[in-house]
Amino acid sequence: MEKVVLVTGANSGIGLALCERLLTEDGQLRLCLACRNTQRGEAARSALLTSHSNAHVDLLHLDVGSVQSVLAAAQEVKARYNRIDFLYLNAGIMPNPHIDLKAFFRGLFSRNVINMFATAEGLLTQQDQLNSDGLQEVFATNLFGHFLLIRELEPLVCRAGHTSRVVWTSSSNARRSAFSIEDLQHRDGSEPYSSSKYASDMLSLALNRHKNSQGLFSSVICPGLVMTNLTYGILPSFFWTLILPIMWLIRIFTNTFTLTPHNGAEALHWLFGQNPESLDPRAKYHSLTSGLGTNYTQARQMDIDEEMAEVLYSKLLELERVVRKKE
Ligand SMILES: NC(=O)C1=CN([C@@H]2O[C@H](COP(=O)(O)OP(=O)(O)OC[C@H]3O[C@@H](n4cnc5c(N)ncnc54)[C@H](OP(=O)(O)O)[C@@H]3O)[C@@H](O)[C@H]2O)C=CC1
Ligand SMILES: CC(C)CCC[C@@H](C)[C@H]1CC[C@H]2C3=C(CC[C@]12C)[C@@]1(C)CCC(=O)[C@@H](C)[C@@H]1CC3
Repeated sequence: MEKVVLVTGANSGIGLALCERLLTEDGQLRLCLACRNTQRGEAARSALLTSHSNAHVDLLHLDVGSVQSVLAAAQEVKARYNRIDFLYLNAGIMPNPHIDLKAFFRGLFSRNVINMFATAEGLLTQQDQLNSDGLQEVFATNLFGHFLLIRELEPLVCRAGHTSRVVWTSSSNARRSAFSIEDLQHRDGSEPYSSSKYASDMLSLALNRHKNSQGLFSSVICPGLVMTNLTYGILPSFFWTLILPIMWLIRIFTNTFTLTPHNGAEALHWLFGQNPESLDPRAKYHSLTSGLGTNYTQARQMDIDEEMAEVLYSKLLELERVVRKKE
């Protein structure tokens, strides 16, 4: 039976590389590229069909940062497919990033240097804003839109006798200290990206608790540091090109510098071949690349408070009720 796979943010970076790898692995797939920009989505679809001419690749218009778009896209998905086997929740943003250079140079000469390069802890802040639904944009895009999508697609992913999978592209930048259960949307802080990624880690755990019995299994991954539009938004591209040799050198000391989207998609691709019952719901699966360029996936335990994950889940359900009422 052909598998149905939906990928959000599929038109570039890690999402597009994942699609390429999945089609190479399984030519029978029905792949749905969920993109907010139809032109960029069409370009990605054409590129995939150039290398996999017999593949089934569909396009879906989806802006995960907009409640109305998520509801409309979910209706469309329900009309097109009768089940979803894999839901890759990969779309993500980090708007207006700012690097604390002082912290960077301090970190460079500290014992924490490897961790700094792997997680960017203490280095990055962002400026967030409200979107047209009155939600914080980073929270709405990286977390809530995806949550709403899962809720809408429950008839396709929670089916008796059938297993479906949700995979979140999280980050090693996800940090407990950046998240507050009193301020889910991170209105008052300056690390909305870290907060939203930590929330996705918790939500994955809560989804497993609530939905495993209905056949839905959730996992989180970190792709490592990958050169994509997201990272090109942090520093100008000429700077990245300039320091690229240094980055390849750093790879000798840290396996988290995966650098290419193909390498970054390693854990996403690896999960595709795994039996969900064999996975650890408390683990984050990291894409890693050795100094010699070998890719592999490693499970690392997440720092998660199960009680807080439950509170987050119920708060998201409550917010869902509020936005549905508005719609
Ligand atoms: N690059 C890295 O080092 C790391 C990335 N990640 C995560 O990986 C994921 C993919 O990012 P990456 O490939 O790096 O960056 P890209 O910017 O290349 O990809 C992000 C994708 O998400 C899409 N997207 C953004 N906002 C929305 C929206 N509102 N609705 C629908 N799609 C949207 C983008 O579409 P569009 O082209 O229209 O903008 C794009 O296709 C993100 O979740 C990111 O947080 C995690 C750790 C490290
Ligand atoms: C390598 C150079 C000489 C200097 C580069 C310094 C920083 C720009 C990078 C060091 C660690 C990087 C990093 C990220 C962004 C760029 C750095 C801060 C991320 C936050 C990108 C998005 C993610 O989700 C994380 C996993 C990355 C962690 C490391």
